[in-house]
Amino acid sequence: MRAIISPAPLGGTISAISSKSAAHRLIIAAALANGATMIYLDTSCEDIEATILCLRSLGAKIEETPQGLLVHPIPKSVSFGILKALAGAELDCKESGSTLRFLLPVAAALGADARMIGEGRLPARPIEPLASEIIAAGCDLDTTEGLPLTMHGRMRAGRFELPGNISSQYISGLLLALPLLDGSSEIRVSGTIESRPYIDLTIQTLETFGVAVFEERIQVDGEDVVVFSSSGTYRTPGEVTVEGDWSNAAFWLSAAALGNTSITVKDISLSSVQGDRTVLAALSRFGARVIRGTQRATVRPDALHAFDMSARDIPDLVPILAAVASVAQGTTRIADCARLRIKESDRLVTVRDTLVALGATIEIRGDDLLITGTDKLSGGQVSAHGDHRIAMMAAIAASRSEHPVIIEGAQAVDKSYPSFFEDYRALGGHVELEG
Ligand SMILES: O=C(O)C1=C[C@@H](OP(=O)(O)O)[C@@H](O)[C@H](O)C1
Ligand SMILES: C=C(OP(=O)(O)O)C(=O)O
Repeated sequence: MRAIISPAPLGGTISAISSKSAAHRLIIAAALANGATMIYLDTSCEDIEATILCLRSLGAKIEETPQGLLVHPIPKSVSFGILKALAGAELDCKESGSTLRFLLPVAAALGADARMIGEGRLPARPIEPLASEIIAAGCDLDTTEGLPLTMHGRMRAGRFELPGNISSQYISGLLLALPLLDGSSEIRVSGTIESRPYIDLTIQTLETFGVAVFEERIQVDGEDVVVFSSSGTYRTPGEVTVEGDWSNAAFWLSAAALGNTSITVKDISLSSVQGDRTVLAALSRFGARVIRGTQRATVRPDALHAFDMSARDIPDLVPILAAVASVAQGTTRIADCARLRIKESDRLVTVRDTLVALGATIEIRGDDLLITGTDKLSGGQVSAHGDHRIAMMAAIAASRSEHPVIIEGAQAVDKSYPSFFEDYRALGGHVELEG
């Protein structure tokens, strides 16, 4: 699909869609609980659908209702491989890194006899050393081809060791698996933990389902190591609501900073543990005016100026903050972007190439992006590179461009935000979709 977006300011009020990150975790926890859970969910997307389909393959019954999802857990008799019901289960993770990295350890802890597949860039995204840790714990994983991978046998409890700087999804996945194991386990994480707020979101989900998580700092060979452990098994809270998504709300809030009209995102928690809530602090540092309300945030445009930031805990904000930086006076440095290379595209390169094609000045230096602001972007034709956040970034950049922005492969938005272009129009944007 091609999106042709004519320059027009965006303004008004929009509801946040349901958080993709929160939804993955809550649906998985519900599928592992001791009874049914009603999950109130306003919106879905391809990634959430992938998690739902995989859990159904593992034996969960997930009913879609007008209010969300009624999740009946994976039957216990099935879940520990006592029945052969899981033999040959196929888990199609589509393009969702979260689905793969969360369900790999969960399925291994269930003793599923399964095959995991994926598409797009997912097969090229890393699963090591998570996979090796699962193999060392007794599960027979064949990862010779990356994806598809096959698994047999059940993972044992014990000590798992992971680095903190490849993907927090490894740690989240193991944390989700721990309550399923017989005996006590710990996860030792060495080095700097990146994307830490996503681990906190996992811990919050576990606590909602009755699992307590403990964290301790120890020294091993003179190095700091964080040790996570947990106690308790999944118990349904009965019902739970998926909160609003800050990663996607960030596109609208940033559009206000880029434009000349204010935008309010409502139905969003200002006290969420989602790290991407710091988009408000970042926009404020750029010079935009930020008004925090109850379950809503408003951004008003003002003169924008550069500042330096780290992407360590907010990788998904980088594309849209780079777009804001491209019209902020001075040079903005976004540091610690290494992990952006292993997302749906090499986002360090695709952020640069896409914004440069639209008239921005950007350079990659090591793992940092250096962006020198200009008053207005030119517009132009770009590819989404199969990456939803690149497509949305380019669409928002159109609101500060002289000429239209044409996005090839604009259907990439379906990965996290299928109604993105509808919402774009609702805020006054001019979008034509072709093909
Ligand atoms: O746990 C999660 O929900 C996510 C963690 C982050 O990945 P990394 O931990 O690999 O940076 C983030 O980029 C991704 O979109 C969602
Ligand atoms: C990287 C993302 O998701 P995932 O890792 O789950 O594919 C994302 O949503 O930007």
